[in-house]
Amino acid sequence: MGRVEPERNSRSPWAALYDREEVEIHPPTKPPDGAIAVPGSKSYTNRAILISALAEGSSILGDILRSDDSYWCLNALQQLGVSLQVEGNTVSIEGTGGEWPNPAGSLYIGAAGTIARFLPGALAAGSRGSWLLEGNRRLSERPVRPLIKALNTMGADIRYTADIGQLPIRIEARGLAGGKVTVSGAVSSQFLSGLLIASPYAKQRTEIRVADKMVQHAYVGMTIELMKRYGVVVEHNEAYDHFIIEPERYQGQNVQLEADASTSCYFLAYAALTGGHIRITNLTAATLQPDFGMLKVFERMGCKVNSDAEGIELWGPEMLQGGFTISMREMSDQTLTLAALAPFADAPITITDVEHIRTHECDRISAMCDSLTRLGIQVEERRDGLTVHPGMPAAGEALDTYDDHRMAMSLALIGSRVGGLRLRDPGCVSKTCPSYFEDMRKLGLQVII
Ligand SMILES: O=C(O)C1=C[C@@H](OP(=O)(O)O)[C@@H](O)[C@H](O)C1
Ligand SMILES: C=C(OP(=O)(O)O)C(=O)O
Repeated sequence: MGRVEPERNSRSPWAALYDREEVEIHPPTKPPDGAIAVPGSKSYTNRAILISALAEGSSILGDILRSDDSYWCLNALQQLGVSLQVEGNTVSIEGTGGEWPNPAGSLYIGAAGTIARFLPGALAAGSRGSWLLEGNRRLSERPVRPLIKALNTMGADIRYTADIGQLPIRIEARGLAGGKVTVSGAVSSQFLSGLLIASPYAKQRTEIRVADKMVQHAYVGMTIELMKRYGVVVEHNEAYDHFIIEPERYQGQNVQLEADASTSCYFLAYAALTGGHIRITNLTAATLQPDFGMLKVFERMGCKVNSDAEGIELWGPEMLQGGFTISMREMSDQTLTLAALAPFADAPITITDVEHIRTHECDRISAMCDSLTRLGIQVEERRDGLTVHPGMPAAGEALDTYDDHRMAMSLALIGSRVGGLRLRDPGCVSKTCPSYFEDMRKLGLQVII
């Protein structure tokens, strides 16, 4: 893969390290033994913000994530005329009942896949308005076609203004009829979540079928759980491929959001790599977030994990265990974390079933294979995954982070074992965790910015 120039105008006022060219990382002087309260869940934050804006009545959301993705979500709603107030990590939102006060304009949503997939249906469901929805360069390459096709089948009027199947799109609000609709989930579960969030605002009952084998089912469970918190019940089968939603209105709520399980895993992985101990003080096994499943993978690699009523913690082993093949299809955001741990295991690790992550913030399979190869690690790249062989990475030239927060956060973990690891554009972590390098520094990782 060629070098990816960061698109810094998609960073928000909530971003950190905005114009820092590089970060240099060195291992901690002793194994970490610490605790951290991890920032809020991106997935719950953006779902809750949007559902609160659609709701009747007001909502207060506590412990939101303050990052680029949530900033662009709030900003888009403000452009739409939604009245909202942010104070620290709390946001108050006056619901619109589904009619957007500002009926025209351009909405810029940075690099946020969740907004690209959740907002079109919520806009199309209103009875008036015409908006252009635009994202950054990478978001404009990421797929939206199955979602737009399904929404147009439900009576929406959404058109591509540049390339077919991609942002930007023009949305003419004229209401959603409802009815029977089929959607693909093979490249993203977010298409289905976006349809589900909008469906209660259709004029008639909506019946959704998933046409193929969906990825990351748990995110759909999170969507349904949150819709229920706001008073809308989704009927569905156990396989999550058939859903019925009756016309209904969300009712404003006060919701305390969970910590981000995906972000938590980087801190746990840091303990796993260094033989240290890290406790996450604000996430428990009660979460529906799929990346909590990484705890089992850490255990399989020889870590000791404990989960109690308040938090989770991990103790790293003397030597990480490899020698297994694992499907990461249902928690694929953790593919990169596992790939960064893998060189330090005692035998190769093969990750399968994640072809869809080639359409995430970058082609993640190719980017990780390229980065590990540059560090002197033997890897085999396959269409749907990779194999990483044991080896000691050698820090050399600064590594690209591909304008991808998870590439940066995962590669940084390698610096907990390898002195002088340099990463370009550390600020890209701001998509979901602007405080990442500062948090890691507090836990003993030597970070030179
Ligand atoms: O619904 C969500 O909040 C998400 C769904 C997943 O995306 P895909 O289903 O597109 O892989 C996940 O990777 C992303 O970080 C968040
Ligand atoms: C795939 C991701 O994000 P998005 O919400 O943009 O799809 C991610 O955070 O790893």
